[in-house]
Amino acid sequence: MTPPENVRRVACVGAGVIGGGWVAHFLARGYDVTAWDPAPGAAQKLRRLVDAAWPALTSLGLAEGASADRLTVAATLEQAVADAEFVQESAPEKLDLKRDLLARLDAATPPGVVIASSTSGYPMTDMQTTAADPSRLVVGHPFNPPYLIPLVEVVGGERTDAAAVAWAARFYESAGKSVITMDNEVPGFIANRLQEALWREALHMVANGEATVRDIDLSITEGPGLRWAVMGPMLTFALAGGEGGMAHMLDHFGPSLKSPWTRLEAPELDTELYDAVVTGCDEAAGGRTIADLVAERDQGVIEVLRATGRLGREGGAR
Ligand SMILES: NC(=O)C1=CN([C@@H]2O[C@H](COP(=O)(O)OP(=O)(O)OC[C@H]3O[C@@H](n4cnc5c(N)ncnc54)[C@H](O)[C@@H]3O)[C@@H](O)[C@H]2O)C=CC1
Ligand SMILES: C[N+](C)(C)CC(=O)CC(=O)[O-]
Repeated sequence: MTPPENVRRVACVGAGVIGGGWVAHFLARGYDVTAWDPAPGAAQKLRRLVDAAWPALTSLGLAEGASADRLTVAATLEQAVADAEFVQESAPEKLDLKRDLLARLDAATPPGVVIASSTSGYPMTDMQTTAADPSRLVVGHPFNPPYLIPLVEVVGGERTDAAAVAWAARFYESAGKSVITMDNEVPGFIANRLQEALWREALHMVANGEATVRDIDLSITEGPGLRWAVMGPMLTFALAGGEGGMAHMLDHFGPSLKSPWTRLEAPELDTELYDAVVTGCDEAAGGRTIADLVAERDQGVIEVLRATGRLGREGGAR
């Protein structure tokens, strides 16, 4: 196996929204990228996507030697992966298609090379059923667009070798991503499980005439979304407890978990969950006081406002 930090050649199979985004990301990080997509006109579409992303990637800073010219569009899947040191699969979210494609990729890719799927939620255990060597198949779930959003969720299936999961996590990190590695297959992984809960509630509200689509979007972009770009939902709510932090927040608002705000079942806030959340927030704070976190959050929110064009010349929010 090539050490993850030494990988130079990456294959991207499926070059739509996400596969194309991965291509742009890997090119910007200085890799040679070979792509394959069976759709007519896919090569031109991919080059348009890379061209559109390149100015943003250039302004963020390209890796040494990075060039959009280091993209090769292969005529066949087999040619795309023949010399690959890592493969990212981003084909449509259909279980049978993923199963067949991963088996085909496994047959064509040099032994020992890790193959990752961009799936948004299929457990790898369900996708690796027909591959001859399922041990190198992992999930590497990105966020749209993969060339700007850092997170990748990495998890294996029951028949994946733990070494392949660890290798993939190190590879993504060396390719400039932020990685969460999961020991167990959680349906929807972590971020999509959270997004799905929000999404389900949003659809309930639209369907019931309780909120418009605009209300839903504004409720996030002008509200919690600004904080979430700086601090996750745990530390954000720890600050809702004032100087008492998460412990006071849970004492004060914990009972509202049982209120009918959500259509989802509330978890039992037992001592174990209570302690895990409080301790987790303390650990995440890493020695920063509540006042430090408030200052950090506020500064971050101001920068997000500026970055998203919502700050006037005088510095006030529009
Ligand atoms: N769109 C999104 O926001 C996100 C999507 N994903 C995941 O990424 C994967 C791709 O999704 P999108 O890019 O959104 O879909 P898409 O529809 O934009 O692109 C899929 C591409 O796969 C190609 N394709 C069709 N059959 C194929 C085959 N047999 N082998 C290889 N390629 C084939 C299509 O021609 C198309 O270009 C899915 O697994 C999806 O769940 C993950 C994160 C976010
Ligand atoms: C809509 N989606 C489920 C495909 C979204 C994702 O999987 C991740 C993202 O980009 O939000």
